[in-house]
Order: sequence, then structure tokens, then C-alpha cells
Amino acid sequence: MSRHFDAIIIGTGQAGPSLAARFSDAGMSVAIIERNKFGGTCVNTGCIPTKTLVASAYAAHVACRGADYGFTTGGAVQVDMKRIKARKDAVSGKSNKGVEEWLRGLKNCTVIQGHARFRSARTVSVNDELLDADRIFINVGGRASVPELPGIHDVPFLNNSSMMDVDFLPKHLVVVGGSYVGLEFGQIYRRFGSEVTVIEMGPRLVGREDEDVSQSVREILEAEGIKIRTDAKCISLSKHEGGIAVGVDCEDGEPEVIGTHVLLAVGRTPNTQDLGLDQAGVATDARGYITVDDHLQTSVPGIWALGDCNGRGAFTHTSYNDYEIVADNLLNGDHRRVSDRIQTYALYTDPPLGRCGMTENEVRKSGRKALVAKYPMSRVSRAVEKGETQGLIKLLVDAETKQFLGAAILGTGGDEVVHVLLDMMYAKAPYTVVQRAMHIHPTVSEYLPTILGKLEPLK
Ligand SMILES: Cc1cc2nc3c(=O)[nH]c(=O)nc-3n(C[C@H](O)[C@H](O)[C@H](O)COP(=O)(O)OP(=O)(O)OC[C@H]3O[C@@H](n4cnc5c(N)ncnc54)[C@H](O)[C@@H]3O)c2cc1C
Ligand SMILES: NC(=O)c1ccc[n+]([C@@H]2O[C@H](COP(=O)([O-])OP(=O)(O)OC[C@H]3O[C@@H](n4cnc5c(N)ncnc54)[C@H](O)[C@@H]3O)[C@@H](O)[C@H]2O)c1
Repeated sequence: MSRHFDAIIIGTGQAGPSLAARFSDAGMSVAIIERNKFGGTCVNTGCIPTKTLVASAYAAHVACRGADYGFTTGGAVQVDMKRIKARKDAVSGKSNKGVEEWLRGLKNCTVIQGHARFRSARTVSVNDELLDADRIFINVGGRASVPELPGIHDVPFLNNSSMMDVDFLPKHLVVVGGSYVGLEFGQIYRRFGSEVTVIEMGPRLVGREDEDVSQSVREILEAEGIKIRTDAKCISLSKHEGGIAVGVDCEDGEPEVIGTHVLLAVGRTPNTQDLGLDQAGVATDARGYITVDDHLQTSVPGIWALGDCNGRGAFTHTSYNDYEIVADNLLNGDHRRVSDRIQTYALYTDPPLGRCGMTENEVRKSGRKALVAKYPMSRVSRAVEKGETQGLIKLLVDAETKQFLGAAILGTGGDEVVHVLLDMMYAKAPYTVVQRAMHIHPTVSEYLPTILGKLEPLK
């Protein structure tokens, strides 16, 4: 005998809990299953704890720059890693508790802790119990990838989850992977006082971005004393009397980096291998991501996949947007589609990189006629006043429609300012709307009309 629900949700990431609440409000009976911590990656080992650490690192960095602003701290800035971790744990813990209490308080929702596994297209097992529903929603997220690097089984290494337990200052943190996870943690620990080396196998950091953006990010990190090794074609790990030796095999520089700790930040793997997807007939791609259509339905009618596990996004906002699409389509008879959303994200180094739409490289590849304008942050007066002049602004516009194609804002406030451009893209408005708008002084946004005045054909 199985227990029947109108809907079963597997995982409490960034889509599952909101979906449970919407269904519960609509009078549907819902079972939501979580095998680990409520709130998933973002809440416990991702966005929330890392951005809390970014804030501590920023405060320490500004304190170290006291002389630039006209104050002294009465000695060298000392970080207390136990207190930094306690602050991070408090912020993250509050959110984790909030998700659990919210779910347990929903009137038509049954919260079950345990590992869920499909037994058929309509049945799921958890803790030796069978549940069934006509609609099942998968929100199982992902975990840090562990590539089969030579020596990987011989040495200890950290990932984004185990980094959450670090309450000491690594003497020399070697970060393998020069993208979101690696660069955010790398800068955080450099600002806390660790020696940091980032090793990236590609030719540049944040390889999805344009060359000028990658180069600018690199200069910002190097200026803080982070060592960067790109083109590390053959990475290996081995024990060393000084800690761990990371073989880098770069085109230039030392062939080995000796660190006390290694952080692996080389991408994510979806949590789909132990879900019994074959029992339900749900298809995955070669990398284990659940294949979905434009409405997020899987290969099996009645089963949807939301968040990182569907490979259609890898951010909290894409997972939350998946929830909005599914809920609006099912409950409001809407026809929302994944393909209607515009790519956007931020890299939370300091200064941050705010991005929306296409990169310059992507625009070139698309072959369309475009206009581009670039402007250094050092000429933005708000940045000068704040003493935070690193970075650049780049705007891309379609030459014929005059609509924005994309933007990169690497600089103070870049994660917020980019929304001006993003919303114009959703509105399909021409760039002249922004150019004629009056903005507040002194802000980074007030420069957008000036920068748009410098648009020229993309060569
Ligand atoms: C270090 C780091 C920093 C990040 N920072 C940002 C950021 O600043 N901004 C941003 O937008 N994104 C960020 N991300 C990405 C973001 O965390 C994820 O995209 C987001 O959490 C979406 O996850 P999700 O909803 O797919 O599921 P998740 O949050 O991964 O949750 C899935 C849940 O399902 C549970 N589960 C899995 N399998 C089962 C099963 N069989 N049975 C029961 N439960 C199961 C898991 O325990 C987990 O709780 C960051 C990620 C990392 C790693
Ligand atoms: N600010 C944010 O929104 C944020 C922050 C952190 C993480 N995230 C999410 O988490 C996901 C994972 O981030 P990530 O940085 O781990 O992965 P990623 O896929 O963004 O980057 C992995 C990096 O590691 C490199 N790499 C891969 N294998 C390697 C190897 N064997 N040796 C050396 N380098 C190697 C890649 O070239 C790439 O630069 C991202 O896709 C992102 O969506 C988002």
C-alpha cells in the first residue's frame, strides 16, 4: 500500500519549497522529501554562506586599506576565523531553519526526511514507505565534481561543502578551478590572510566571459597578491612535506605548487545517479542532467525537473524561475517557457561582475550587426569617490533594432546596476530609453547614458 498525494516534491532547493507552498495554498496535498539540510546548496553550502564570508572579507580588506581613506586601526588587522565562521553559520542557519519551519507550517504539506527514489513513474520510496502521486517534481540539485586527477585519492582536499567547516586560516590555499566557486573562495581567503594560488586548466579565468573581462578579473585578483596559473594542462596531486604538491604542467612558471590545503572548484555534478530514474523511465543526458522540455517536463508526462539537475541553469534565480514557470503553468493555465528568460548572473568577487544577455564573443558568433561601448570604472565618479575604481563597463546593442544584446558590469555595484539593462531587455526597449533617462547622481548607473553615447560598430 502506498500513501497518496496530489504532488510529491523531491528536494528542498530553491524551487521545491516555493512549489510546495503554492500547491498547499491551492488546496493540494503535497509530500516534500529532503535527505539532508533544508534549503539545499544555496542556503547551506552555496550563495548564503559564501556571500556572508565575502562580506567579512570585504570588511577586513577595507580595514587594511585604512590609510587610503584616512584612518588607522592601531595595528595589523587580525581575523578571528572562529568568529567569522560563527557569523556565517548564524546567517546560513537562520535561513535553513526558516525553510524547515515554513514547510512544516504549511497546512496541506507533509515533510519527510530521507532519501527518495523512484519505484515507478508515479511511485517514490522513502524510509521503507511508498508514496504515490499523479505529479512528481524533482529538485535534487547537484554537488561538487571530483575529477579523476592523478593522486586525488592520496591527499585530502576541500570542496564548497567541507569549506563550510573551516574555522582556521589555511597557510597556503591552492584552488583548482578559476571560475565562480574558485575565485570567490580564493579572494575571500586571500583577504583573510592566506596565501592563495588559483590553478585553471583553461587559458584564462572565467573562460565563458570575454577576454577583456577575464583579464580585468585577473588583474584585480593579482593586485591583492593572489597567484594565478592558467593553461594548467595536466593537474596532479601528491603528498609533500610542506602539505600537498599540486602539479600544474603550465606553459611557464614552476611545475609544482606546494600548498597546505587544496580546494577543488571544477564544476558540479547533478544528484541524479541514485534517484531510480530508470524505474520511472526519466531520461538524462550524457552528463546525468535530466532532460526537460521548454515547460520543464521530463521525458515522462507528469514528472518535472527543476533547478540545477535539469542543466538549464545553475543559479538560485534560475531554479526559482523554474518554480515560477511550473507553478504558473499548472495553477494559472499560463504558458511560461524557459526559453523566454534572459541569461543573467553575477560573480561575487569584489568588485563583482554583473552580467546579462550575450557576451561580445557570442554577439560576434551570432553574425548580427551590433554596436559596442566600453568604459573604464576609473572614469565613474562614484567609483573614484569610493576608492573602488577597478573594472569596466561594456554594453552591446543590436544595430538595427537598437535593443540591448548584453552587458558586463565589472565594478562597484555591478551586480545591481546590470538590472537596468536586464529589465530593458525584457521590455524589448531601445537603448535610447536609457540614454534619455535622468539617473541619480552620484551612481554608477548615471553613466549609462554617457556610455551609450559612445556606441560604435562592433568590428
Ligand atoms: C559555493 C557556491 C556558491 C554559490 N553562489 C551562488 C550565488 O551567489 N548566486 C546564485 O544564483 N547561485 C549560486 N550558487 C548556485 C546555487 O547554490 C544553486 O544553483 C541553487 O542552490 C539551486 O539549487 P537547486 O534548487 O537546484 O537545488 P539544491 O539547492 O542543490 O537542493 C537540492 C536538495 O535536494 C536534496 N536531495 C538530493 N537528492 C535527494 C533525494 N534523492 N531525496 C531527497 N532529497 C534529495 C539535497 O539534499 C538538497 O537539499 C552557488 C553554488 C555554490 C556551490
Ligand atoms: N556567484 C554565483 O552565482 C555562483 C557562485 C558560485 C557557484 N555558482 C554556481 O556553481 C557552479 C559551479 O561553479 P564552479 O566554479 O565549480 O564551476 P564552473 O563550471 O563555473 O567552473 C569550473 C572551472 O574549473 C575549470 N576546470 C575544470 N576541470 C578542471 C581541472 N581538472 N583542473 C583545473 N581546472 C579545471 C574549468 O575550466 C572552469 O574554469 C557554477 O556553474 C555556478 O552556476 C554560482
